[in-house]
Amino acid sequence: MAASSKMLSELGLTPLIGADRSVSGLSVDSRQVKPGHLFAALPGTQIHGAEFIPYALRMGAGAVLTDRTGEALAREALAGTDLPIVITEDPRQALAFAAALWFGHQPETLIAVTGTNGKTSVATFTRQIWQLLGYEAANIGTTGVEGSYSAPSPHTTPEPITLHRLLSDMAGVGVTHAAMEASSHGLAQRRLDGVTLSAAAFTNFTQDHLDYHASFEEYFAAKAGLFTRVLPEDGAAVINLDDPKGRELAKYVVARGQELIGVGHDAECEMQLLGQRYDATGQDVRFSWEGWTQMVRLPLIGGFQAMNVLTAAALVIACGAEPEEVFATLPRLTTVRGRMQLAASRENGATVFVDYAHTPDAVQTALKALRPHVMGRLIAIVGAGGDRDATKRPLMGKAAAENADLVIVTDDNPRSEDPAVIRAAVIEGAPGALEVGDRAEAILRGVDALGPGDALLVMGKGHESGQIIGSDVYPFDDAEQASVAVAALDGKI
Ligand SMILES: CC(=O)N[C@H]1[C@@H](OP(=O)(O)OP(=O)(O)OC[C@H]2O[C@@H](n3ccc(=O)[nH]c3=O)[C@H](O)[C@@H]2O)O[C@H](CO)[C@@H](O)[C@@H]1O[C@H](C)C(=O)N[C@@H](C)C(=O)N[C@H](CCC(=O)O)C(=O)O
Ligand SMILES: Nc1ncnc2c1ncn2[C@@H]1O[C@H](COP(=O)(O)OP(=O)(O)OP(=O)(O)O)[C@@H](O)[C@H]1O
Ligand SMILES: N[C@H](CCC[C@H](N)C(=O)O)C(=O)O
Ligand SMILES: [Mg+2]
Repeated sequence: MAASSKMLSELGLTPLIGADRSVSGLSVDSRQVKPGHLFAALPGTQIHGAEFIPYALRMGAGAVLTDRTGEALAREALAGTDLPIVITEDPRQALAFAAALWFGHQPETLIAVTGTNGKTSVATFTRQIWQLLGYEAANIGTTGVEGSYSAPSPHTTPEPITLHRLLSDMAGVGVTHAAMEASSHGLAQRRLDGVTLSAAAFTNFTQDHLDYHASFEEYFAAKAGLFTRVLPEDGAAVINLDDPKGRELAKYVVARGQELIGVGHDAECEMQLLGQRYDATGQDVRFSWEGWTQMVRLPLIGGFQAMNVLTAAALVIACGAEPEEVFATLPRLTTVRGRMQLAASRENGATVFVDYAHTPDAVQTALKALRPHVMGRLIAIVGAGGDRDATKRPLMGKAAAENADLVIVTDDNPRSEDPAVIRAAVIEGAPGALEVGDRAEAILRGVDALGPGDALLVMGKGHESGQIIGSDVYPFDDAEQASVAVAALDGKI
């Protein structure tokens, strides 16, 4: 923790019961409480954190933060002590603000990206552009913390205490620019309410996470919170106006008086995508910025990457960089790990790509995006994760069947579920698919099927380094397996 103690009032908290006093740190989990900590007893998906107040007190908690639902349990547990109880309507938000005040420092320029797909890509390109412009910059998200500062991150959007510790450490070693992913879980749980954003972006909105959010509306409302709640009124909003949900968001943005930067194909967009031409190693992109037309070469596979790159460029411009300098960096951008990444090439010229498509829309987008770069057949490897939204499985199979010439259905992190049941659900949408449960074997079979000019797209795991079976994680890397398969089949090993 940054400071050794702070008064509750210095953390923006006013006790309802008891007096203001100093606390020695913050915890959300009773098991992590240290003597003198403020224990945030949060409403959970399984249980209310207030149930753990007696445990937190045994661990030495010096104050409790909770909501109206937790109040009675808090009063009961703290009866006979002089420890303060803070009651707020939204204790997750209060915790986020308190964590920001506890750690005190953030990189000067912070942006956040939300959307169903493209968050990691946009955050990574934003960081790459900043670095190419000479700034100390990092991105925080699904692939960890990368750039001028590296660290693992178990969450796409870290929890407030972890997040603000990280932001403060980054600022402490000179990182001035950071790009974060705002997951819908993170937004719904107010994880980034304490960050001071200069700009925020919206990539797109399609099906995902209906295991966590009660409905599409609730899922969208979580994402909209980035603009309606987290981004300040003087912040800039970079929004994909090709997406109808982006247009809905744009209305909120205008109503709040935030600067709106539209990205998309329509002439009304400040950043307008005019055309793309694809070849085996990348694409040429024609676009215009506020009416000024440009052509750039992007060494990136996949039409959607142009939208991601233009969104990143708009974010960097919104944060104050010169457009001309920003556009000059674009030909030097590099593939985001595990996103349309060229993993291996066969002697016959066939290629193997690895991509993190794990939603029906992403499977369709990824396959459609690869097609114009490929002269021969397109082979798809697809699977769906266990303990995740089960309704997306047949839809992912269908998207693969509709957009590839051959589909192989395999396992992708079955977790606690029976992998055969998950595969069967995927195959419901792809009746002609080949079923190969073992992922290494599926990749070998896919690579073996590649003729001259064909391409294989291995989807679902991207940068992941393990296969989760039950509660065990077995080392597994799609790109590495693809290289091994190519070497074995081309007689190199
Ligand atoms: C589903 C989900 O997001 N859960 C988060 C949520 O936990 P919960 O509501 O389920 O908690 P709960 O088990 O009901 O417990 C309630 C409260 O009691 C506390 N507790 C619990 C047990 C105990 O002994 N003592 C104690 O104090 C818990 O810390 C919690 O605050 O609140 C907790 C505390 O804030 C989070 O740690 C937890 O994230 C878990 C670890 C998680 O895995 N989240 C994933 C799904 C997630 O956030 N993923 C997104 C990306 C998704 C994507 O795009 O694919 C991410 O940003 O990474
Ligand atoms: N702009 C886009 N439009 C549609 N699909 C995209 C777009 N960008 C990326 N994708 C697809 O989504 C996959 C995941 O991309 P990325 O990791 O950037 O998204 P994400 O939003 O960070 O995902 P996650 O929710 O897992 O954090 C990619 O591998 C690609 O298939
Ligand atoms: N961060 C997402 C991506 C999962 C990708 C896929 N490999 C899976 O395990 O479903 C999740 O945990 O739902
Ligand atoms: Mg991500």
